[in-house]
Amino acid sequence: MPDHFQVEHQDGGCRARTGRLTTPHGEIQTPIFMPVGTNASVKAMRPEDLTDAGAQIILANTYHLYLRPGHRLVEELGGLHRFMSWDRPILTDSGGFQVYSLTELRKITEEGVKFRSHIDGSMHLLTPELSIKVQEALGADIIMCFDECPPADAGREYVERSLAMTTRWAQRSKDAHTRRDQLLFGIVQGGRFSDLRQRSLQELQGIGFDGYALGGLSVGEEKPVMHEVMDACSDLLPADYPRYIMGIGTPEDLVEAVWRGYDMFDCVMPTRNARNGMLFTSQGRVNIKRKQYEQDQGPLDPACSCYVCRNYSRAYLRHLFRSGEILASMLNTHHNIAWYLSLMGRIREAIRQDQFEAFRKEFYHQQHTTAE
Ligand SMILES: Cc1cccc2c(=O)nc(N)[nH]c12
Repeated sequence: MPDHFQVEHQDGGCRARTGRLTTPHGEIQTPIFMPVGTNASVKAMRPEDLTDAGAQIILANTYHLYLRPGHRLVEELGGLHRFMSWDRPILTDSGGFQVYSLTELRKITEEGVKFRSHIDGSMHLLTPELSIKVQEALGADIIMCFDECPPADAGREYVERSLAMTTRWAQRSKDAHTRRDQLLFGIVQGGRFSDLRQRSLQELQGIGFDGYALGGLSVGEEKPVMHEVMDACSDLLPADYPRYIMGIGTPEDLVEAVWRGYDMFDCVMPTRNARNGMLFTSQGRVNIKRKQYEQDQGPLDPACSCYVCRNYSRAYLRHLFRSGEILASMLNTHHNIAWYLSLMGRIREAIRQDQFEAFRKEFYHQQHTTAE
């Protein structure tokens, strides 16, 4: 059992479990959702709003902070926690995925990924060594290996070659990792091919990491494919280490992944949907701009105890959104993040009561009984 992670309770009826993950900036109760703060900011939320909403850890991105303001500047100013006045844990992604998803001009070589900055067009080479150096300079509590995320429709031959390079990059990431107080997680690739996923995981375990993440999901694959990969890897991932699925997901995805024994998640969905007026509630999704809410005096979600649901009506939230007020993004984001984090709290409690199986059935029913 690693000393930074303990499984606290295994649900008696399924693979769901609660755990405690210890990092330099504090302990995290899992299963956990991590709000995405790409540019050292969870968009439209202040740190105190995040802690008020129950956030234990947030995610930031190497790619963005390396390009702007630069990791050396953040380091000189005391590191990312001080820079953004966030004193709880931070996880940084390693940058390869963002290069792939954000830049037009990029070239993958054994050395690393050459790309043109989406900000000013300058050319850069991001390597495993540089990615780790940036994450160490930022001072994140959990850092990620530099990996390649193959396109969802990539053929077996491409995925096999890509996976072999991701393993070589994982070794180079670990060799470059000097700040041993930071936890370094490996990223399992292999696309939709279960045998390649198994090979990736075996190779990563041979190198040895503080946690294991599933990459290459939520990149456009069909839901059944995502669930197949989750199932195949669930029994392979070492049970006494943290299991993180990157980029997941909808509330239903989170429940399905916890049911399969996963512990950590991140996704832009709650923050991005909030800015588009798509809000999560205990009765399913609410599209706040719809006319039906014009005179609705009630709270966004009667079952939610967040600041927004305690102080504002749906009519007001609709008005703000339609008027393009900045406060719309702030209040919608606060609620969506608070709702996601409250869902994770209810999930942890259901597991502790050995009731997660029942929770999963009831959750699906609730989310799909009310017309939007
Ligand atoms: C953030 C994210 C989402 C989805 C997939 C991935 C991935 O495969 N690799 C990395 N490093 N990050 C990912």
